[in-house]
Amino acid sequence: MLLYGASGHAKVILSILEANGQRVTAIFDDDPEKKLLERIPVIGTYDPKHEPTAPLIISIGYNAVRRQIARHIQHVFGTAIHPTALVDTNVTVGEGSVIMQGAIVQVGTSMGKHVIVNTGATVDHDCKLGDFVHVAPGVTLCGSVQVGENTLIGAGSVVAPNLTIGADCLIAAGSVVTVCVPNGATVRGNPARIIATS
Ligand SMILES: CC(=O)SCCNC(=O)CCNC(=O)[C@H](O)C(C)(C)COP(=O)(O)OP(=O)(O)OC[C@H]1O[C@@H](n2cnc3c(N)ncnc32)[C@H](O)[C@@H]1OP(=O)(O)O
Repeated sequence: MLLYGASGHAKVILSILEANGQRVTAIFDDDPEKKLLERIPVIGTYDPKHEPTAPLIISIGYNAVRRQIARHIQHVFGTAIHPTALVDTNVTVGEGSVIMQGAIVQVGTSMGKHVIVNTGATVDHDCKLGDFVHVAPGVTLCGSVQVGENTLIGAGSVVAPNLTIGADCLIAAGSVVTVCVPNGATVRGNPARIIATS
């Protein structure tokens, strides 16, 4: 397995892969100063010829950057699911996606590509997470919530059942979302209110 991005997020993904007995042989990173992460060599900018058949995960938490990098990757994408995560057998997990320690993903949920379900987050039944969504640590998505591409659901937020959160949204940490959120909105508070739109 290869990673792209020698970040704190990468350290968590390394820990997941290690728990699953999978070996990471190298990490790409555009910062030439980075040489080593957790004893794994950091080998510079992306090279499609480096171990071309190895699967790769983009280990960058920031959705827009993950999306931009994904466009020019030629390796196949892997996934990483920690053994302490409870993922129902009737869940689809798109390529490049990761599910961290202690997360719960319930029956009928579909996760797009390069999605992050972070530490201890709960994604309940029949949710739909678009590509490049990040569900941050400790979030609760109730049943049948839809989340559009690139959206960050900030740490500890709660989203009530059957709501649609648009694409490119930022749900501030600790928000309680009780109504649908349009594309590009930043919301915060309890109940969450729109404070900006893009
Ligand atoms: C493993 C990991 O770490 S995964 C990381 C996941 N990341 C997250 O969950 C972070 C989500 N980000 C946030 O919640 C941020 O606070 C943001 C993006 C909403 C705001 O960030 P900034 O734009 O830098 O806002 P800033 O810190 O300058 O605060 C501006 C105002 O908003 C308030 N504010 C900031 N965040 C929040 C919040 N989550 N809820 C309510 N109010 C907030 C501040 O108190 C401040 O209020 P004031 O103007 O009355 O003093």
